[in-house]
Amino acid sequence: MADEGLLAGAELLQLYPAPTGATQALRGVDVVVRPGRVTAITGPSGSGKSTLLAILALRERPAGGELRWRGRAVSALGRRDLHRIRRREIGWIAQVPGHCLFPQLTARRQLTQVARLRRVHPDPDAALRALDLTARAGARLAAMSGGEQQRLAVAAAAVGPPALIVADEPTAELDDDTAELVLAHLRSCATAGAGVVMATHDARAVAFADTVLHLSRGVLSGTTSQTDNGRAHATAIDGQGRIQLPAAALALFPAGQVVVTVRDGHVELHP
Ligand SMILES: Nc1ncnc2c1ncn2[C@@H]1O[C@H](COP(=O)(O)OP(=O)(O)OP(=O)(O)O)[C@@H](O)[C@H]1O
Repeated sequence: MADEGLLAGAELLQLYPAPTGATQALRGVDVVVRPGRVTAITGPSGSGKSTLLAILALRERPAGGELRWRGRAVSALGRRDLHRIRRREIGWIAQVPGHCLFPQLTARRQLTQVARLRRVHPDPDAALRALDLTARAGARLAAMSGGEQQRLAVAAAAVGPPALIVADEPTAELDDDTAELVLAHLRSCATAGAGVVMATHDARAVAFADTVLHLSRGVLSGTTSQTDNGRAHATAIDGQGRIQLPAAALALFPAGQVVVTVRDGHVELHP
């Protein structure tokens, strides 16, 4: 692989057993996660977002393709190495926050416990403050609202910060103000050098990301990146020559008809 970043997947494939054979949850997905960048994975329900996240967080092994962590093939890592990387270098924010937090610990103790596992010494109160959880520092999970649990899961995943933060719908339960706190916290982790990847349906999180990967039925249908000139959209051309336009471009063709002109090595699309 040419540009490996922190984590790189090539031709990732994932299969799940289904009554009618196997579900192909991912079909040949290429992805690179870079330090300092926030990547959003978006797509309709069932398109494979959570599956791709689980593979990127090294929680699931792909059925096919290659995944490399800091240039090393993940398939060649032993159980101890994998365990160490997951514990020390990857922050995981589950779709259901309770699945990545310790139910018996208070909010503050969650953060000190994660810091101990990662062998770092950050100020837990600063993280609680950043996510507006200071008043809940002594609360256990069962006594916290869904939105508070979600913010705590973000604070815990970000302790350090680790090299990689992987988040499944980190803003789903949140109003605009708290979603902004969460996204700002994830951005501060990226600024400190972490690679951040999140699956999301949330337009606020999509607009915030540096790179957006669009999944459709297990296939990467396009990539949108923030560039100096605005947003650039790269999309795949399928075997029949079809392309998927981003929503903003599609809106320019309300009649569903397009005139295609090839001129000087460029293709122009006109309504
Ligand atoms: N453990 C599993 N066993 C069987 N099929 C699964 C399993 N996990 C996911 N799938 C199937 O794989 C496909 C992709 O699922 P995935 O959860 O990755 O999609 P998603 O884009 O995250 O969806 P959502 O937005 O609804 O969370 C779906 O068809 C789903 O039914």
